Amino acid sequence: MADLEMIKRKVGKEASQFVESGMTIGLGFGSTAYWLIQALGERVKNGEIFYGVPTSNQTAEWAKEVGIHLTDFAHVTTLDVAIDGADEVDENFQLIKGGGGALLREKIVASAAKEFIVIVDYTKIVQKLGAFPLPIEIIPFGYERTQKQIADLGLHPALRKEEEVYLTDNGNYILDCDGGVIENPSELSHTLHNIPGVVESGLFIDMAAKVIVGKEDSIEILDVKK
Ligand SMILES: O=C[C@H](O)[C@H](O)[C@H](O)COP(=O)(O)O
Repeated sequence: MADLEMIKRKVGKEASQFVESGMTIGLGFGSTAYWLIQALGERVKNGEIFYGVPTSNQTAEWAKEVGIHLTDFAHVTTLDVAIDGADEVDENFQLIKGGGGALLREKIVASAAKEFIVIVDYTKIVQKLGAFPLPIEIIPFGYERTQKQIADLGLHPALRKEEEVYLTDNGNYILDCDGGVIENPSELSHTLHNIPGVVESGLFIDMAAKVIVGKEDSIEILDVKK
């Protein structure tokens, strides 16, 4: 297994220590969250029970495969904990998420949790956000105008495409915005929310309670002071 993948695996396992049998967990998406789900799956084999609210269709598949019971907001309104990866974490623990396109459900799930734990490898730690293009989920209707309004902010939005235009699990589009360093993430988050057609941005402001960082030969657990 490549080194970085090994680090992600260790971080996923480390995060699983914050989960107790019987808890309802917000299950993130991405290559790091995958390892959390695998670690919980090992405990399911030993008789522990977990209830998960998945943040993507793929997460739901992974969780089912390892025996985590899936639940949803029709049955729970508060989650014991949510654990998810991130694309960037800055010095104030603000995040960019959404590289995998799941940012909207991830934000809903994280905000429903008593504690939101972020799991990353050391390559995600930055002083200021912005080297990773900021994903913004937008409604397909009128997207050209929404994109123009975001371009007017100097954010250089590019419509995410695979073979076709990329669609989120919610049937929306993603703009990946390569606007360079984000000096004031909180202000930008507010500005974006005021644009009609923007559903959500990948800026997660003041949401993380803990950040678990995997390094070459150690793991650091950072408690975010509120
Ligand atoms: O939409 C995707 C999510 O925000 C992921 O948590 C994020 O992209 C980090 O993923 P990974 O752990 O694969 O780097």
